[in-house]
Amino acid sequence: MLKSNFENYPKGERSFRMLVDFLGHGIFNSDGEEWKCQRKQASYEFSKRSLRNFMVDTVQSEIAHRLLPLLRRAGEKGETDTVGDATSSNFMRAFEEAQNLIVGRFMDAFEITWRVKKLLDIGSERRLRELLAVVHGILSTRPDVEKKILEEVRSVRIINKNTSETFSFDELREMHYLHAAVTESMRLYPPVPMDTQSCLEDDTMPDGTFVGKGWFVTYSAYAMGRLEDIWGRDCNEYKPERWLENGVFNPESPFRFPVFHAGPRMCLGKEMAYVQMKSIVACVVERFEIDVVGKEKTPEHVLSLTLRMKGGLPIKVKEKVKQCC
Ligand code: HEM
Repeated sequence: MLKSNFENYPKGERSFRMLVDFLGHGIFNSDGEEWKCQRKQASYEFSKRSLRNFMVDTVQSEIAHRLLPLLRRAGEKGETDTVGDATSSNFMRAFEEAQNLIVGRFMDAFEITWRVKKLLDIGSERRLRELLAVVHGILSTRPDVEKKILEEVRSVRIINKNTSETFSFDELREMHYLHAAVTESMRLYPPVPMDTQSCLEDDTMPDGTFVGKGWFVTYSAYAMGRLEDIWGRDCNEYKPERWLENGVFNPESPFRFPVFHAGPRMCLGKEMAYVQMKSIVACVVERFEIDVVGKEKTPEHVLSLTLRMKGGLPIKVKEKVKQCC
């Protein structure tokens, strides 16, 4: 579906109509020539060194000037803060509710239902329209993992004689354990938990499953991340080590680990996403003790176009005492 018979599984007209007022005609919501043209342009832009540098500079600046001061203030106040709370800004609130309503469209048995609601501007469709007007914005509870990340971050800092608050692109690349820890988090909690394509012509999957013309075909990265056949008997355990071979990160095929999708439409921002995630974890873990409030319970999930924690993750932050060298 994602590679050998890619042409037979576009996003499709029906999916396009459901998403167009949210995503427009952009790369995420187009097929055929319209997609090819945007993909070519974007691939070129994404591979440019200037974009990579811009990204690293932006991430470093955001961490040094916004994130770390914010955590420092939270630490001084000693109050509970919530990360990943979608209700914390107008943009996030609107984005959250809009994607839930879009998922509602996929669930309607008859396309006509949501189209009529939209035409009459009533119910969930009215709410979606209002929200779209507004939209157009890891920390594990495993001290052993945190300790290993910290050791790696400190050793990279020492080897590179880095005295700044953040890390360079090349320094982040040296952090294999952190890369494994972040990847393992996404195996169990993929940010895009499901992905749907449409079937153009009748087809039969390699395992003999029939797929009819016009059907939606959805794969679940969430379910695949927990399959014993792929990950073994410890598939439900959080184990960064499964990604390491002699201390070096060993990637899995994207067709077995489709967190960034696979095939010709694979995510273009994967490398940038890792820069952001690794920079944030490295800088935060180095300077702060993070205590997850209520860690006995796994946070409730919100399954939508993206996977999130219901109400965010309440944490208490304490700045570590600076180590003298
Ligand atoms: C952890 C973070 C991320 C995850 C898990 C992720 C995952 C995905 C997935 C599953 C798709 C396929 C979606 C679809 O079928 O429509 C995708 C597509 C894409 N992603 Fe990401 N992504 C992440 C971050 C980023 C970032 C930071 C950027 C840009 C800076 C980005 C740019 C793109 C683009 C342009 C596409 C469209 C590719 C195409 O349709 O040809 N992503 N991503």
